[in-house]
Amino acid sequence: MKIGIVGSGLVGATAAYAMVMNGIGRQIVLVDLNKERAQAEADDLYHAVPFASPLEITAGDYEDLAGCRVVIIAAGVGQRPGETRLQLLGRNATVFKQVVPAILNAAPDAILVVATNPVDIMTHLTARYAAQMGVSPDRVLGSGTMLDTARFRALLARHVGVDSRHVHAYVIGEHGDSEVLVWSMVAVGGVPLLEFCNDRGITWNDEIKAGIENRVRNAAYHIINGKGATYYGIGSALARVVDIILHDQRSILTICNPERNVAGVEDVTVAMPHMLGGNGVIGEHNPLSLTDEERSQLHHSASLIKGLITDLIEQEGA
Ligand SMILES: NC(=O)C1=CN([C@@H]2O[C@H](COP(=O)(O)OP(=O)(O)OC[C@H]3O[C@@H](n4cnc5c(N)ncnc54)[C@H](O)[C@@H]3O)[C@@H](O)[C@H]2O)C=CC1
Ligand SMILES: CC(=O)C(=O)O
Repeated sequence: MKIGIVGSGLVGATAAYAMVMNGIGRQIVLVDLNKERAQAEADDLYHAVPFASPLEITAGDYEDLAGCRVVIIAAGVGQRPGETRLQLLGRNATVFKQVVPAILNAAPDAILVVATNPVDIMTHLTARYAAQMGVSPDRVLGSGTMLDTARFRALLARHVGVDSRHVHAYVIGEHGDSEVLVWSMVAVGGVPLLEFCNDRGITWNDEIKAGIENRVRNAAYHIINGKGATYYGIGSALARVVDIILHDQRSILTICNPERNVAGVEDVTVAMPHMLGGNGVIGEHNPLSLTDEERSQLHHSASLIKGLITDLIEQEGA
């Protein structure tokens, strides 16, 4: 199977690396405005192949995306230290106006997976441009809060001393400052978090909870301050999304996709738990039994994103 990656900077190249190391796909094509960078990344990645799985990796142009089953979009700018994801909107929206039609002209049957920030709004825009070319919204998704959900599960897992694959927890809403950690649904091996901690004599209190929440919500700021960018977590998440699509795995992930209604906000794109399979997003998001407070936080998050989407569409005059 052929996979395209448009924007082969840190995120795009790391997603490719995760695919190489996990043997996902058969052919990867890297496209970037900076052709020299794309070629260098393709060459460097290809030298990892003998240590991993047989895969072809090349740099190319949009026409080389023909036949791709999935195209990841990680083109555009990232945050500088102190910047929020939402501050990237204007710059990255301009990039997407050109990139999305170019991808779909070359690969009209591809599923598009957006990583560029602010990812909820970039996914909404992608779905909008794709719809203008006759592509169903099911075939457009963003990484949403997959990374935040992974951060949440990893930190909870460390605290309770359990494999993170057996800690179930969701972060929903904006992939950004207003995201919602769904504490009421956290479970370890099917047992509610508090019950699990009580049974095992694990300390749990408001201070620990606040510490985990802070480290999830502000992870990107800390990492960007320390090393300029985040890419291992998101690269792994993107490779996982591609694997799910290639193998029609029907996995449930906190991805973002255009929604009819999220906590009373209509026609918006924010992350919710969705089933993902070989043809893209399957049906509507899973209904969650949120507390009143969580629902109100989700309403706030979705309203914020909806407001920015509305402004952007008005500016475009579309
Ligand atoms: N969704 C998530 O959870 C995460 C999203 N990101 C986002 O991913 C995006 C990429 O981040 P990095 O890879 O660190 O940035 P980067 O600067 O390393 O790479 C971006 C690449 O996009 C290319 N590019 C720019 N305009 C283009 C165009 N018109 N056509 C094709 N390529 C173009 C650049 O040449 C560059 O190689 C950023 O918006 C960042 O905020 C980063 C981490 C997590
Ligand atoms: C940069 C970003 O969006 C993140 O690491 O969460």
